[in-house]
Amino acid sequence: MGSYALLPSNLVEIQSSNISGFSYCQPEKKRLGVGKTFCSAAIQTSTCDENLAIAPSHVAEEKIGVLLLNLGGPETLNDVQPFLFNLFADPDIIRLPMLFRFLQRPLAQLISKLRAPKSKEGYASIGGGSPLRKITDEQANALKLALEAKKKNVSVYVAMRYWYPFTEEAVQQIKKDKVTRLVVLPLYPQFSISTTGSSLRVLENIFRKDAYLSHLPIAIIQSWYQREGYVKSMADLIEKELQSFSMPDEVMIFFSAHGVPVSYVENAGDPYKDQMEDCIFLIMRELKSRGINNDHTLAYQSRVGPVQWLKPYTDEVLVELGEKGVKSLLAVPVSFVSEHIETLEEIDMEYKELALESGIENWGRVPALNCNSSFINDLADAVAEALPSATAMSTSTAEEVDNDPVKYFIKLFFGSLLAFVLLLSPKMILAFKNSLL
Ligand SMILES: C=CC1=C(C)c2cc3[nH]c(cc4nc(cc5[nH]c(cc1n2)c(C)c5CCC(=O)O)C(CCC(=O)O)=C4C)c(C)c3C=C
Ligand SMILES: [Fe+2]
Repeated sequence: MGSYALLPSNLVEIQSSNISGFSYCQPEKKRLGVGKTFCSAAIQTSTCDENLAIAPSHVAEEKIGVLLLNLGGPETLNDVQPFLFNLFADPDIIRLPMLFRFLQRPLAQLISKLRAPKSKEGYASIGGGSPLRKITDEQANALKLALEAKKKNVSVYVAMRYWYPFTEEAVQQIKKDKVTRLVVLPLYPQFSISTTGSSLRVLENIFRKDAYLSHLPIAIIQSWYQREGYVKSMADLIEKELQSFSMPDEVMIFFSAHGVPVSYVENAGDPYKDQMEDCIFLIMRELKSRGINNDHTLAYQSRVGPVQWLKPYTDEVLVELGEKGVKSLLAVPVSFVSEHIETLEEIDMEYKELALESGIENWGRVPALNCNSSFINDLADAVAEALPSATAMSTSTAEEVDNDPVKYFIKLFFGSLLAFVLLLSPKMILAFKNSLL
């Protein structure tokens, strides 16, 4: 791990994790109070080899980059199916057992084709595409300006996981610009294997194979929901929106987070649910400190497919609250910081209609943070604080990895196994499809 000596003393205690292959830090599950969590990427420091001659840390002029990680979204209705293909082809989104990984792409083809009509309807109703790229670009510009105001001259890059600009493009640009130190900032406040974890896995694969990148000092801010600036910005938005109700004290604050399958949390150790609950605790504590003591609840939205997702489900809770006589409700999207299809269509249209049908009379929704200035300013602080802990990923070059005899035999073994499994594939594919449809 990198050194934390220069970091503020109110850090959440950290422990090492390796969900994506990069190693970075996870806040410990127990609550330790509001703090700031970040840490550097993995991290054996360099021994001398010929690559150090081109290692970025040895370049005289410092060039700092900030890489924003985000999901990406289809910009037109024609993009929807290929976007969905990219999403479902991600082994961090559909987690098949190793033996069935060869089915990932055919399965992604099938599911994306089946899902596309419903998804297209949703995107059509919000103007024919996702606003994510535009908003993320605006956030990138705002962050650059906020860092300039702190006397930090940086280039900010956007890396989307499932649509343009893809991670590979952003990384190519970073290389072209000869960046010498990089802070990686996922635009997800809470960590999930399916979001930040997936993007970090892609990054790690790119970095591992490239001599320049594997020697580039980087710091990864793996989750930041616990930062005071974020918590206060969310509380500001909620406090302001409550004032639009005629009886603000009577309003139920309804946090709605994007769900993940239960197996992520229970079998794969995804910290997402714990972090989400902690996040809500911190926001409510901040509101209480301002004398706002409304009831609140947390539910999970946007489930896809036949598996169990985190409960309670947003749609079911809305109906229950209506039945219980709740009359005023303020929806707070909490897992994402831009407006997107799940705020603009799912919450503003579907859930609003369901809530009103269920007896809730007064409905409100907190806007996404987007380019909110105190939020962007806090992200800029997070970047500035993370910079000193930037450390290079590894010392070994792509060739060294390829020449490693142990890795070579592991590859050979799994390659043979895969070839064997492929011989049986028509039967297996059929059985698997039947179980999913
Ligand atoms: C923290 C945020 C998110 C988590 C966790 C997450 C997990 C997750 N998502 C899917 C499936 C889909 N997600 C889709 C869109 C989408 N997802 C997020 C965020 C998280 N996803 C965002 C911001 C967006 C919207 C992008 C946009 O275009 O505005 C979609 C496509 C839309 C649709 O058809 O509903 C799918 C599908 C899974 C399976 C998953 C966890 C395993
Ligand atoms: Fe999603």
